[in-house]
Amino acid sequence: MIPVRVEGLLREFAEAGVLTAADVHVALRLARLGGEQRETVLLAAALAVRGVRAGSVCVELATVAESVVPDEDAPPVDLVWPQDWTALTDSPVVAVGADAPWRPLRLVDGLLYLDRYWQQEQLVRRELDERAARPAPPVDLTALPALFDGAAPDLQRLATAVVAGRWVSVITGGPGTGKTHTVARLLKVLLDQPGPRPRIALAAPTGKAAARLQESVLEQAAAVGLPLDLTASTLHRLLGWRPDSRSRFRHDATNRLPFDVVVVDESSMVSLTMMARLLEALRPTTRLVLVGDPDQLTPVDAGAVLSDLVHRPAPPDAAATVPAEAADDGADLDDEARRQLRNGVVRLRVSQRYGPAIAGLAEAVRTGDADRVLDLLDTGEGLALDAGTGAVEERIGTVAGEMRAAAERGDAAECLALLGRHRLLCAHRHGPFGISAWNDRIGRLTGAMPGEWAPGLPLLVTANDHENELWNGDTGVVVRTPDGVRAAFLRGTGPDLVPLSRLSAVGPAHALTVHRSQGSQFEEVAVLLPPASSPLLTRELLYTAVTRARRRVRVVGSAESVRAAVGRQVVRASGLRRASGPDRGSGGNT
Ligand SMILES: Nc1ncnc2c1ncn2[C@@H]1O[C@H](COP(=O)(O)OP(=O)(O)OP(=O)(O)O)[C@@H](O)[C@H]1O
Repeated sequence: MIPVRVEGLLREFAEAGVLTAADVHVALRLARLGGEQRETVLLAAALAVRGVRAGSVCVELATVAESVVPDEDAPPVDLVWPQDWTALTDSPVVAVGADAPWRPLRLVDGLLYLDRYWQQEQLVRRELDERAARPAPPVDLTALPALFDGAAPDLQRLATAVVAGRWVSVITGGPGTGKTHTVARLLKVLLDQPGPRPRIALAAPTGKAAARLQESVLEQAAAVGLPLDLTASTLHRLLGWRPDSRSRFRHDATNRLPFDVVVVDESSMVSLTMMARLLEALRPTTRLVLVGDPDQLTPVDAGAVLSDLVHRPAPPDAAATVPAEAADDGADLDDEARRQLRNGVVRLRVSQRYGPAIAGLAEAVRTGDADRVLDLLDTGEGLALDAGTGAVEERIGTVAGEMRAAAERGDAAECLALLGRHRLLCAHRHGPFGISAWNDRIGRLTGAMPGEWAPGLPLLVTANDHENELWNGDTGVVVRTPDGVRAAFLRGTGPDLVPLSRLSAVGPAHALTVHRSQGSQFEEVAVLLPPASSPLLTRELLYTAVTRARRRVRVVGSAESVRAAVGRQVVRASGLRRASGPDRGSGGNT
């Protein structure tokens, strides 16, 4: 509820669905404490709060009017945005420039921050720039030919050589491009250097991603000759939970992590706050390797650090050298890839997990080529664009029928295999295009009673469950067994059966949100697009959705929705993408 006494710009922007009552409350509190009453400043403060809620670290005042997408449900109104924000420069609640003493808001280079996020961004920038400027000690790379044989240019070999020679680096690429394959070989190179064995930590933002990372590294261990005691944990666990705080950890600048190498997988999901906590807890001589796909959906919390790192200009003093052992591997790189290399970023390109049609579709989405996307959906092998839901319902019905039959037979292994066969992905949770409605609808298609946990029902774990060793995002299937109905989950190589009564946080998984599907792949994926006006329809959403498929992608929606998705990139305001310069490090203009 917007307080009754709120008037003027704040009320107008709240009624238009741009601001929530919480944004307004925080802005009013800030203003009261600082003795500020001018409504342009109050509006800017509320927009800064809103920015963080929407995932941005700050608000870019010059472009905020274009970048704000009002709530879907709000009545359409023509908002008149302030053209002049100069009131901010002499406000008692705004620190102006990088060096000004603390105030709750900070304005630097036209970006307005809640000061907490400015401090975190500065920490991340400082730590990364310092690491980028210092070359790591020379590494003996004579093992490279044995780890990556072949005469053709090999980006994995290049990545290994570049990352081995830096304190901080990024390995990016879509699903199945060999990021973990490369990390395993990098670890081998580092482990085989003379001297004491380096202490290695493997981590990921979620329990599920950490479990996957550990599994993939161990799969490679025998082939590469890695020790079998490498374990992966969540970033929270690596940094050490503290019962008294959600955002502070046992390891910090005063109690650093005892590792020589830290590898973070799925780092596109790491927020600015988490990255700041990690960087301050690392010793200056810890190699940090960030692994992930910056084109996927960004974290729920503010900041998209991986994407910022990939897109930021290289610092002027960045170590730019590619070791001689991999000099030929970069021969085919274009200018953009070479700029990224100077930032310690290597993008792997060839996926081993999907064929050329899906690879082409993913690339067309990634590069924003809507005509090509529509052409490929029309003509590409295994690709389709359907205006109606008939074909997808038929396909879902067939797979659900096979699942139900296998579940009634008690064939848990077959059920788990079928779980990877086909999945419906939605942008929304609620409404006609959301997973709730579609889970009900598919349940009815399969003949299940509403709310019934019938054999064949796919399940989604919705919170970490340490007792059953299940992670938020894990999926399983209800199966009939001689002991009664059980939930089957994949554990190691075989199914594990858990009584339904022991599960606390699970729901149906016929349909998943695209957000939820990150980190998983399916043989076939159907992507249900909402109307073009939905603010959730973005390039990152469509890219994430289509790259979940190995063999077939069916997009359900209009060509207009496809164009809207490809054309709309998630805009997350952040100063990290800008060059480090004197005006960001010391003093600043507005
Ligand atoms: N150069 C290579 N030679 C042979 N097999 C490879 C090579 N690179 C990757 N692979 C294989 O391709 C598959 C995908 O590789 P990997 O798991 O490393 O990809 P990824 O980028 O980490 O994928 P994801 O992000 O989906 O986890 C694995 O089975 C891996 O062994």
